[in-house]
Amino acid sequence: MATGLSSQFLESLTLGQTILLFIFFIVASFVVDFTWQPRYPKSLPRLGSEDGYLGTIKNWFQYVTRFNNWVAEGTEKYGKHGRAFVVPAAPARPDEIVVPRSQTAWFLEQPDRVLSTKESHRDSLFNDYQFFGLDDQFPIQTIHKHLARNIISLLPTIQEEIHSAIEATLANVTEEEWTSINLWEFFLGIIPRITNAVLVGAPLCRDGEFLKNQVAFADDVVRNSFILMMVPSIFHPIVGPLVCLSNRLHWRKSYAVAKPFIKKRLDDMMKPENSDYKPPEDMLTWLIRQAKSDGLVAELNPVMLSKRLLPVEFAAIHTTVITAHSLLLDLLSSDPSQNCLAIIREETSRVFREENGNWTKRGLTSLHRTDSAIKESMRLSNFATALTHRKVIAPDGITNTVEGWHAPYGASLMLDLGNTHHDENLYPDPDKYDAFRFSRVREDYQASGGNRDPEEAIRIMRLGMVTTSDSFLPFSHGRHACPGRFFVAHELKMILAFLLDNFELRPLKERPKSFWLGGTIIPPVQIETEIRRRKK
Ligand code: HEM
Repeated sequence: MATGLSSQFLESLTLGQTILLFIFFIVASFVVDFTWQPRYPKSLPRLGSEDGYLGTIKNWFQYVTRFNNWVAEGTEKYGKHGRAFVVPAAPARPDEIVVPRSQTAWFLEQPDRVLSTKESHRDSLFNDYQFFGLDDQFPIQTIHKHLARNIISLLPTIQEEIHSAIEATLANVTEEEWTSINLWEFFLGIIPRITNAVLVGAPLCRDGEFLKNQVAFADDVVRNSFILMMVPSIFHPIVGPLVCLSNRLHWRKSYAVAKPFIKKRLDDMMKPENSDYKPPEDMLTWLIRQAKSDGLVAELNPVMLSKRLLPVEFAAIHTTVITAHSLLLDLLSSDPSQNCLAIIREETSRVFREENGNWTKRGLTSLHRTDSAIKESMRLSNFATALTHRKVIAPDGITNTVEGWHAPYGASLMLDLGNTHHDENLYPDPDKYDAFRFSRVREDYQASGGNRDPEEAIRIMRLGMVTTSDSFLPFSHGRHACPGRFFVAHELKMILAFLLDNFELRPLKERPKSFWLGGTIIPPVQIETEIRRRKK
């Protein structure tokens, strides 16, 4: 009866009425979204159009092109004077409260039960759809606990994988002729393989089909997060599963390849008669070991283990590809008078010789100029406006003890990375790629005898790229700072060392521009450069 009535109603509609109804439905769903979002106190200054329905709708449209500018404007007007401010967000996300740098300690010292990283990831990455409803805490905690602890013993594996991955990707590059390569494709060819040497080990880390689908999965997460945050939440139960069909497909394809390897590792580690078995040290082993010691039986099967890899594959691959790509663009377009490539090559090849061709932690951490060149690129060429977000999950909200404002349950708070990295009070000449900005300070200190006050000595020691602070945020800061950063630092140094020692690269006339989509850059993926094998 009801079906009959509704079909009669639909048949009676003219085209104009159908369009009007559709528009009404869309507007109503945006209004519902607006009503669901947390309300912030009027005392907090706002960027974008005025509050209210019309202003909010205007902000949603402008979010894609203006978010980054709003944060910059707010930081200039309020953040630099120690005041928090609000910037509009995409339709399905709460507006962001940007916490000023001077309040970083207050922000980071809040317990996870008040300001949650996990819930912020869950909402902004739409974990319920994209990661099949699985919480990302088990794999994240496993990486926190095991990666840094094992990194020294993994260095030979990482070195070998870097050398063979670069050789395989540049197999057709000769000494005689310059060959054109696409830099983005180059890094996409090597980084997933190197990353997976640490996540699943060989031979799976070299399997083209496995890697292709892990990269495709990471692409799905980025694209679908953007789609879902632009679509009103009321539609998510329909749109979410539909757009995330691609995630399921790519996971299935990668699982088809990985299953026999995961199953074998699981069998080898679980059989009581195998008590002497020493599994390779990689994330797969750590997940199994952790699940066994915590008695998490549900984790100990190939399907679950393969799904547990996904959040870390996502956290590791694109972040590193974008960082390495930006680094090379910055180096290749740097001021020729800085002689960046030659200086880095001199340092890396000298230390590599001293290490007798086997990188150690000591050798890698002594590459101060190379470290500085990477850190400076991460400072200057930030790929996101912010990488530290928290969701208020305390039922009564949180009160800021410095300014007195109150943020309710569901509010989103963030630290502004982009403008901190471009603040001239922190970094003189902030828009310049000054590759040896950080190593120069260290070298000057050492040249002066290195015996000035102890605080200065500590500051100099902490200038390396893995040390996070309230003025260097690409790996975030505090207890949820990236646990992969020690690996990344070693990896990028070894890549630069091998690349510069074995190949010559033609400089670029100028730094190719990236453009911003909301709070993230779209890198210039089309850029090519010429490369030639070095005559030895
Ligand atoms: C240049 C490359 C990388 C950058 C720029 C980067 C950046 C970050 C940032 C900013 C966070 C904090 C996110 C937040 O607070 O919401 C983070 C977290 C994380 N990263 Fe990385 N990352 C990189 C590479 C890696 C790699 C290679 C791995 C693993 C092998 C990794 C594993 C993780 C994990 C597990 C977390 C979650 C930590 C937590 O929530 O406690 N990352 N990363």
